[in-house]
Amino acid sequence: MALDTAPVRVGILGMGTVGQGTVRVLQRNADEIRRRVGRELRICHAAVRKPERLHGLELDARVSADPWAVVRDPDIDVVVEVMGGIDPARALTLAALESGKHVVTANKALLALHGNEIFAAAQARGLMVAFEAAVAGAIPIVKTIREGLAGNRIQSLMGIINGTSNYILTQMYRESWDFERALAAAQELGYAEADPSLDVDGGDAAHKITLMASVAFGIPVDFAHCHVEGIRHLQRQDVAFAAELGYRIKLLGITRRCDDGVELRVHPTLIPASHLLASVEGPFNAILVHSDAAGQSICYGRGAGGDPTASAVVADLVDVARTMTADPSNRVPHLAFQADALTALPLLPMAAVESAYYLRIEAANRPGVLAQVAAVLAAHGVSIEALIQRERLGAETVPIVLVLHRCREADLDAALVQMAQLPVIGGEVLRLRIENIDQQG
Ligand SMILES: NC(=O)c1ccc[n+]([C@@H]2O[C@H](COP(=O)([O-])OP(=O)(O)OC[C@H]3O[C@@H](n4cnc5c(N)ncnc54)[C@H](O)[C@@H]3O)[C@@H](O)[C@H]2O)c1
Ligand SMILES: N[C@@H](CCO)C(=O)O
Ligand code: NA
Repeated sequence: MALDTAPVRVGILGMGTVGQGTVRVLQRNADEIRRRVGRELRICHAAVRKPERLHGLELDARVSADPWAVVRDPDIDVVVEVMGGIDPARALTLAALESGKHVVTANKALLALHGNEIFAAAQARGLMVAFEAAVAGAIPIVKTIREGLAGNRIQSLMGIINGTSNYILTQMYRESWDFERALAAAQELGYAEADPSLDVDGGDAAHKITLMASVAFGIPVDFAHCHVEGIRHLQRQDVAFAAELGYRIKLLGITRRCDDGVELRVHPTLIPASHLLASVEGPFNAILVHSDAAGQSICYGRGAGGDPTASAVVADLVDVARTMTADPSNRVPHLAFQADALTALPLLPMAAVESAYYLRIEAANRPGVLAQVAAVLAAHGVSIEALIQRERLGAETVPIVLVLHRCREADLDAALVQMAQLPVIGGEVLRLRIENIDQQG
């Protein structure tokens, strides 16, 4: 059978950080890509809202201000959606599929919220929705889980999957920057979402771990049951206390298969300073996968930025180009498992999670406080492993930092409610979870 050598006609929606990166990578590596695919990947039509922001990018394509013009263009084979947001991205994606076009997307928010609908629409028409760029930027983690580890029963995934938060935590630790300064720099560097609260409040990492859980365990996409906490409430003193105790604080996405369901959660987490994940800094991402046959694997790389994300967009375009003529039932399934073989395992509430904990308690600066705190914890079966209590002469309150042994979150919740009623507790009690990674699957 003669191979199709006609160019693959690409339409692109959005020409911001990732869109421009995609154009640059396709242009720079055109020869290399053609040698790999056997045909050219040609951007034929682009939706560009603000052409004045293209910074000299040469775009040899039809340009429309309206993204619908691209989606409705009959001479387009694949639509790349890199404009972000839910509306109109959802309608545009569904319309592209409706008109027989494959879709490559970097939009994790869209897939985490509407993935079931979008994958079903693609499946019904024998089309592909490729989303490597949506999860951990350049790192080929979707491909790794879906294909490279396809022989395994995956037990857990744990990852630093938001470049912006990791950059902020790194700058707080290394340079003693405050939160606002580090966030402004992350935005300037093109790491942050258009709405950076998605980064710092954990939503973006939650979108990504939700998608990874589906690909790892063959479960429908269920963002609504993901527990989400961000890094906004962390202070430089927490980063310093954690370091003193032998830990680093990272915003982790965690999903784990348990006897009675699946844990799915995002929160700032103390991890041992000696673990490989602790040395993942700046905008870099890393995902630790525990699986039965391969054991532990770590994927590491750039999780954000124009060219790194474009690397994944273009790899997906290559995949689509290679398999667009293949029988759809023989392609790699969107969520790694056959669509009719997904299992809706229960997603567990946080109260059922077991963890070790870091507590920072602002308490009255007077004798006997620690004994009262310890008594409340003991009454709920929670025991203390380590503590730091600093003298602050003349201060009304002092921070008490405790490291707690593993316990059920429900027990700690109950202890914290009782602790808040102690007159000696002056303000917030910060609770962070600790993962002693090497001991767990
Ligand atoms: N920046 C990153 O590092 C990164 C990494 C992975 C995934 N993503 C995802 O990629 C997508 C794009 O992110 P980005 O950083 O390039 O954002 P961006 O804000 O830099 O670019 C988005 C572009 O889309 C354009 N746009 C938005 N709505 C439009 C419309 N209705 N019509 C025409 N153009 C429109 C905007 O004008 C802008 O130029 C998002 O879904 C984001 O979550 C970004
Ligand atoms: N805002 C995201 C972009 C990559 O998905 C991050 O900081 O990781
Ligand atoms: Na990726």
